[in-house]
Amino acid sequence: MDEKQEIQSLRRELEQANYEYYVLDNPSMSDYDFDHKLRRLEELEHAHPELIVPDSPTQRVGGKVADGFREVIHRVPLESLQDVFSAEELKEFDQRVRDALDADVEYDVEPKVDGLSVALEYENGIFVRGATRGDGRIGEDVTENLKTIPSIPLRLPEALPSLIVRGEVFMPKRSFERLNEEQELKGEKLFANPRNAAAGSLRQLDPKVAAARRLDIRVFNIQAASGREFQTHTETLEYLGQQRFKVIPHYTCKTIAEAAERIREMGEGRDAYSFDIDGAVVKVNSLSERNVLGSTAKFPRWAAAFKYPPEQKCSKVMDIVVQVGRTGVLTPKAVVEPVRLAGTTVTNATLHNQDFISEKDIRIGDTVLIQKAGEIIPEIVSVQKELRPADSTPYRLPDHCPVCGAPVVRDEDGAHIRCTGAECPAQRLRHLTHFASRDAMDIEGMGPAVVEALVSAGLVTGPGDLYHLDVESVAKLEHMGKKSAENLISAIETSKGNDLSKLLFAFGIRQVGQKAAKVLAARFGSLDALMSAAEEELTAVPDIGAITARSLIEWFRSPQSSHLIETLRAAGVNLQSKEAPAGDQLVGKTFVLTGSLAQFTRDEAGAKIEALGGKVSGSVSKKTSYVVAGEAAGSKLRKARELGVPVLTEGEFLALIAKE
Ligand SMILES: NC(=O)c1ccc[n+]([C@@H]2O[C@H](COP(=O)([O-])OP(=O)(O)OC[C@H]3O[C@@H](n4cnc5c(N)ncnc54)[C@H](O)[C@@H]3O)[C@@H](O)[C@H]2O)c1
Ligand SMILES: [Zn+2]
Repeated sequence: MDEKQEIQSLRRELEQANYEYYVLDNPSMSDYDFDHKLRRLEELEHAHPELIVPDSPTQRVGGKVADGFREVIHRVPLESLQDVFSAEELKEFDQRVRDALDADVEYDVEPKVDGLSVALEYENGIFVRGATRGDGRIGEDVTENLKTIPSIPLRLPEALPSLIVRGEVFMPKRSFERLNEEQELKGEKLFANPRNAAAGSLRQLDPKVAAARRLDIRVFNIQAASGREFQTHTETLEYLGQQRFKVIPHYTCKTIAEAAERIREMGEGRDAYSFDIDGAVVKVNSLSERNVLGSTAKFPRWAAAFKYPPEQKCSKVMDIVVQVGRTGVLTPKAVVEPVRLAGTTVTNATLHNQDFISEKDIRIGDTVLIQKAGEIIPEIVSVQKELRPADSTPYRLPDHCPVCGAPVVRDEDGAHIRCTGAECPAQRLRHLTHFASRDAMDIEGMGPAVVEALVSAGLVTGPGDLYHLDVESVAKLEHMGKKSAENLISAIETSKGNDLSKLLFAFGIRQVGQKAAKVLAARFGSLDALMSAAEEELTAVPDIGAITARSLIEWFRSPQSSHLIETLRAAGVNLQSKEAPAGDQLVGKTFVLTGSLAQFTRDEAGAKIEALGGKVSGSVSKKTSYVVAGEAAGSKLRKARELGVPVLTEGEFLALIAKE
């Protein structure tokens, strides 16, 4: 990749990451990676200024105002911070500051709270407005949500005409863990980290939701104050404390070496804070010196954010457990000896899939290095092979589903391994929802919520049970009532009469979509005929290839499928096709057409053959069943004679297809 391409690819990646982070509050890239990629892009653009475009991710900070929020123009911009990633870069920052001021400098060091920045506006001591940072100039009005945060004072002891305070809203680690536990129980999406949970909560349109999320704040700056003068940053923080704000912990340091030491200590002690930190902020303490230093277009020259690398720790893999998700995918997880990592106790790490395990050769008993970056579940970075027990063996995912025992298959196009059980309890909800869906059995009123209610009430474990439901027990379900229960039961009853093609699609057999279900039902006429069809008979059907045929055969062979079919049969569900059963006398036969026919065009003749289950090929081989020779047949006829392939005249062909 040349540098121009690298620039483009970085821009694409960063744009996407920005969107996921700021708009969806659901990042897929770790902050550490993001910061490094952005830094790389800056360097490349610096080397090729002609390639800078106004919409490059380097040309902006922060997010957009989401729909549904009023915009707030910040009277004093909420600036970002320059990043430093090492002690070396920290010294360079100090050098730049001292060169510009031509003096020694006192610094203030604070933890960098990993939350989201807000501006709080007070008029005559009353909280009047609060806004998110947005892009630094324009933010979102989240006043009502901010009022639900108990640590934000609504009235200050001293009523200055105007005061704007900047702080970081966060979700305390404990609240975050509780929130995710609740989300999991409710079957809802987990938040990736406290920062995104806080952003998602503060940007709720309904303040009640925000209130339930137990957010907190630490303030770290006075943006503007009328009626008060301050000399140093430390003074402002002390003033804010007197005004009953929760103030960021802060330390004054006489030299950058002292600051570096503080930063190191802070990183090591990060567990003790109630909030996540992703770094430490170093700020010039004197406000007049800050004025001299000023700002670039994006950040102040008087401050820097030292970003800690993602925390890594060693632990031991005690076991590897396999969970089966709703879609039947087997996901392996390492159970590790508990370690404290980035503020939480880690007891397991994601292993993604077999490829990931094999590539890193992760085994039970291994000592592994674990890292927690942006994601909820920590990841194994590497294995310490020298500590591996002598008797360990490579780990392979089971070839049977740990929940239902059915064989597993690997997705054609990916690393996922999936359970094939037609009645697998892990996949119950999805199987039932699909079974009832419009293109399948078309049971009106049986959407995912109803399926879930039926299953959790223990009324249904699989499609067969649907046909034994009664109005009384269904009516007892939440949000149901007698009328809707009656409607549901009658819709289920009606579905018994569906054509075989709908049932076949409803089974959710891999590779068997709606179209394949239709042709199969029409061709074989009944489920029993289809079940006893051999592979060649299946592949002889137009549009059915070898993979589909094998998938069907395997599915029918499975005991869970037979059980499902028998329960449906016993319940009186129709297993026949209503399409006029097509003749099948040509199944497994291949035809080659040559010369011109009197009664049809070659395409018409071909359609006839396919309608009867035969196949048409363009060239003659030993496998050809018949060559149909019309007027002026040439080389194909000769070839047929050479190979001893039967040759039919048009009359003989007509007789063959007319046969019952
Ligand atoms: N993972 C992703 O996909 C993704 C995408 C976009 C952005 N991000 C992350 O979002 C962040 C966006 O960067 P940014 O421009 O907000 O800068 P930043 O987060 O690197 O630093 C500036 C912010 O630090 C905060 N802060 C916390 N404690 C502070 C303190 N004591 N003093 C001063 N400020 C303090 C302020 O809110 C300020 O806005 C980065 O950390 C980046 O990694 C991640
Ligand atoms: Zn299973």
